[in-house]
Amino acid sequence: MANVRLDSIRKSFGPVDIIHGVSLDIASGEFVSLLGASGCGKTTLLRIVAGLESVTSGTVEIDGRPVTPLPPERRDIAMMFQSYALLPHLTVAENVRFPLRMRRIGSRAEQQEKVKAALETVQLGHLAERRPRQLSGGQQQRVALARAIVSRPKVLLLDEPLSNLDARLREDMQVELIEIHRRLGLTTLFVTHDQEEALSLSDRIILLNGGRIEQQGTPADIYARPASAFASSFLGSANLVPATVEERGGRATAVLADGQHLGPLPAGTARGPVTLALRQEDLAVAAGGSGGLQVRIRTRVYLGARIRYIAELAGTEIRVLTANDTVFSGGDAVTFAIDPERIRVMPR
Ligand SMILES: Nc1ncnc2c1ncn2[C@@H]1O[C@H](COP(=O)(O)OP(=O)(O)OP(=O)(O)O)[C@@H](O)[C@H]1O
Repeated sequence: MANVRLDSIRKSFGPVDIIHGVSLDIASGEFVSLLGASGCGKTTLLRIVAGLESVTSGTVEIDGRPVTPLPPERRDIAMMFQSYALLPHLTVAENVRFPLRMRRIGSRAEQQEKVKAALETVQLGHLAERRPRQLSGGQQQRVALARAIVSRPKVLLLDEPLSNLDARLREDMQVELIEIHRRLGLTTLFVTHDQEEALSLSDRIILLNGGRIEQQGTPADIYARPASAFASSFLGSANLVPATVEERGGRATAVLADGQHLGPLPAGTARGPVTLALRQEDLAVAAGGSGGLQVRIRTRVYLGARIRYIAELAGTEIRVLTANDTVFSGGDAVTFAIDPERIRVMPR
């Protein structure tokens, strides 16, 4: 186990700046996710930690040791990618043993012990003699994970390792990753564009936007208190609705473009033009149809356990997530209520 420190990392590809001075500390044993949209630089940062990519400026330290110019094999890290490329002519056990052989770690008997332990960790001990093509996609993914952890690296780097799996397998592997991380306590840096995956797996989330850190914090923190309109819309898929905060009866009230108002907002909310972040799951059908926001339904999307409505609120398209027993259809006017405490108000 080791801590990882990035200090003022910048990276350009030719004339294009991709990473604009990223500094971050990952504690020993911590599970940290780099979360962000496609192209924001997640993979580039991970490859910089791995030593697969050089930096334009800045430093990387692993366990207090500067490693910036060192090649990957001298960093004591292991990496697992979305495409996990097992060697087809080797058995599962031989695939997992491969990095130990390449790096001449231990005797043959010691290597076999380690392989056995790694395969048991991912619950594949019984398939050690199979070839990769005789395994399902999920099993192959686990072999790749066993191969990544077999040498007990100081740092484990995972680049969207679950994105090739179907939804059900993906959930199983998420649980497995959490348990393996708890058992081995490996310092882990995990790249994903999937907010739910980041929220469920991480001790801490680093939200990246255009090669910069937008916000970082625990999942609960970052979900409950997104610091910007970008963070709000990325985490929890909030609706962003323009409004103006005015004084009404001595209280801060948000007035929407069509004159509807919401409030009172918490005391201390700044007056003036704002963006309101209203989470899809925080809008509830108002009992008796009064005292809420008038919304015009456009489309109903059945999701099984829930229903998503695409709707219009004061000229802005919004999404609302309800239980699966609502029955609105296109054109309906519906009143939704929201707890003012759950509204994020951001100056515009
Ligand atoms: N070797 C390279 N040469 C030139 N540009 C590159 C290179 N590698 C990455 N880029 C560019 O850097 C930017 C960031 O890429 P990166 O792969 O880090 O993003 P990402 O956040 O991981 O996205 P994704 O989720 O799509 O993989 C992109 O605009 C990409 O086109």
